[in-house]
Amino acid sequence: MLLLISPDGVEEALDCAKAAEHLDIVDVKKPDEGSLGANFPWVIREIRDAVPANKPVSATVGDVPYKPGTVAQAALGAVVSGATYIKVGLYGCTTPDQGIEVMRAVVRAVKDHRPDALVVASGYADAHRIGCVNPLAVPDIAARSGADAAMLDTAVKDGTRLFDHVPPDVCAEFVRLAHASGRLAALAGSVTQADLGPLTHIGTDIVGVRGAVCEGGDRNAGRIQPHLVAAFRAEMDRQAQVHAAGVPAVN
Ligand SMILES: O=C[C@H](O)COP(=O)(O)O
Repeated sequence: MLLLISPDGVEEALDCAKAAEHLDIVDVKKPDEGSLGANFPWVIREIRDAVPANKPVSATVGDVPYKPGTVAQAALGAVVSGATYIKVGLYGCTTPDQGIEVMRAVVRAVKDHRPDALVVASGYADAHRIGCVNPLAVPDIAARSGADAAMLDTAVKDGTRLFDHVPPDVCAEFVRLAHASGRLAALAGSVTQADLGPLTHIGTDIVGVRGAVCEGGDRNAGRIQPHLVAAFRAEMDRQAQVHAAGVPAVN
């Protein structure tokens, strides 16, 4: 399982760089613009320059509306700025067909510029609170649009977690559906170390984290702490060993 960490700007990205050996992907977002809020192109560029070259930079394109043209241009901006994982939050898409239309436009815009960039279609575990597409529709949206990964995050950061909205057995189905069409499965949403057992057990490819590696577990007031990134990774490694040894997951 890969560890994706989301700093909110250049300063925190430098803290991520100090913990670079413990993480796999640095994810640029602007949390004050939403769960998958998009940051500025120059911030993506600065963060790309600040983190080691062997660590991919991801960028969120936003909690996007159902506007394929607008979103495709934003996605191109992210990849031109140096991101090689392009994450799109399908906030304004109320049907799978709308999600597919948006993601097809994004895939074309991104891959025309950089064929090796990975496109991530993200839904929301708490979709019922915002009226967007059902979480279990996202793997099919990713598959039918040619995106590389299906993801879930939470839209409302109020302390509720991924598993509060989509329990582990449903997340397992999400992962199974993504894998069935050859996509990666990424899961996030106030994930804590306690969630790593089930996430490992169900075969999650990427876990996305912010709050759990911030001071005091506070994704807004706290700052990312390199020692918390190291501790999170240590627990991931421990769970990977437990899983490899065939011990059932305990939540
Ligand atoms: O993509 C990952 C998100 O930034 C997760 O943030 P969070 O762990 O604070 O919910």
